[in-house]
Amino acid sequence: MLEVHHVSRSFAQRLVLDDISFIVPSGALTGFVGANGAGKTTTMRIIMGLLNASSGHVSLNGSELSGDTRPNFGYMPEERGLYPKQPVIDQLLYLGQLHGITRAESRKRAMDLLARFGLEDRAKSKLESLSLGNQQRVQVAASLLHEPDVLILDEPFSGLDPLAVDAMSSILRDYAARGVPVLFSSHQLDLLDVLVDHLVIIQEGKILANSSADDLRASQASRHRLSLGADAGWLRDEPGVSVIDLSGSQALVNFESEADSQRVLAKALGLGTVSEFAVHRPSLADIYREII
Ligand SMILES: Nc1ncnc2c1ncn2[C@@H]1O[C@H](COP(=O)(O)OP(=O)(O)OP(=O)(O)O)[C@@H](O)[C@H]1O
Repeated sequence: MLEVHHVSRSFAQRLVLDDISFIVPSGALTGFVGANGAGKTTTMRIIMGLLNASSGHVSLNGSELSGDTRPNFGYMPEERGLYPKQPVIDQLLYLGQLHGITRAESRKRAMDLLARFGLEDRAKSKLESLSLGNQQRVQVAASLLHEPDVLILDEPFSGLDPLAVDAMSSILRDYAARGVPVLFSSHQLDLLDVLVDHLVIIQEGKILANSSADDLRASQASRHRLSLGADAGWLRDEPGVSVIDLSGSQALVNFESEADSQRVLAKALGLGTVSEFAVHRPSLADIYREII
């Protein structure tokens, strides 16, 4: 497990990370979400040792990481780092060499990764001749070439078409299934529900959530959606009910207890038609919006 402990960081007196702590569990996909400028990239750079924390530290499996050495981490930075004018395969072979992998093994791994992204026929193309989404796939392949034990990806899904999103999702899931802690940032909230096991939410340099996806969903389980035959405004005056959203005959509410939900259902039936009365499980995107 990767752990961020009480990390703070300022730039020119401005505090951009304020005593943040969270975990990236092994064997789980962890989504890292927050608005532009919330502090995601700064946090990832500190995890990678590319930037020093003003205070706090990062540990892996209980051992504090020090300086800028990281044992077999894979990182895809926000500013993509490959050379536009060089052929894709040459860059991957070069990276393999930097990681001490033999040329033959690097070629095998590179071609396997390119095949998974549907790019095996572009191996000899210059990077700049690929579409932006395909360049992105090559960047991810580059971060995976040395089969890292920890994976940190800054916006790996940005600019990808739906098929590439699926390919990327399946690769990240494979890594998590091997027991690797995987942290990725994303602004694509629709991906959270299908992908993440653990969610970290950051806002203005503070952590607002650091929970398993299941716990976050369970914390919202008492919510119900009601669709009545007439105006649902009376729900606002009911004890034991808090209205989250109400529009005409439709309402989204929280009941304090099961007894409250049954009493309100009986009252609604007494008043007229009830076409829907169902437990509503909010998506992680809904939960994110509410927390933010
Ligand atoms: N080198 C730097 N010098 C000064 N300020 C910086 C530096 N790097 C980041 N910041 C500031 O720190 C804050 C957090 O930036 P960061 O890039 O970590 O946010 P982010 O959550 O990754 O945003 P985005 O989603 O837009 O990529 C921002 O206000 C940014 O301007």
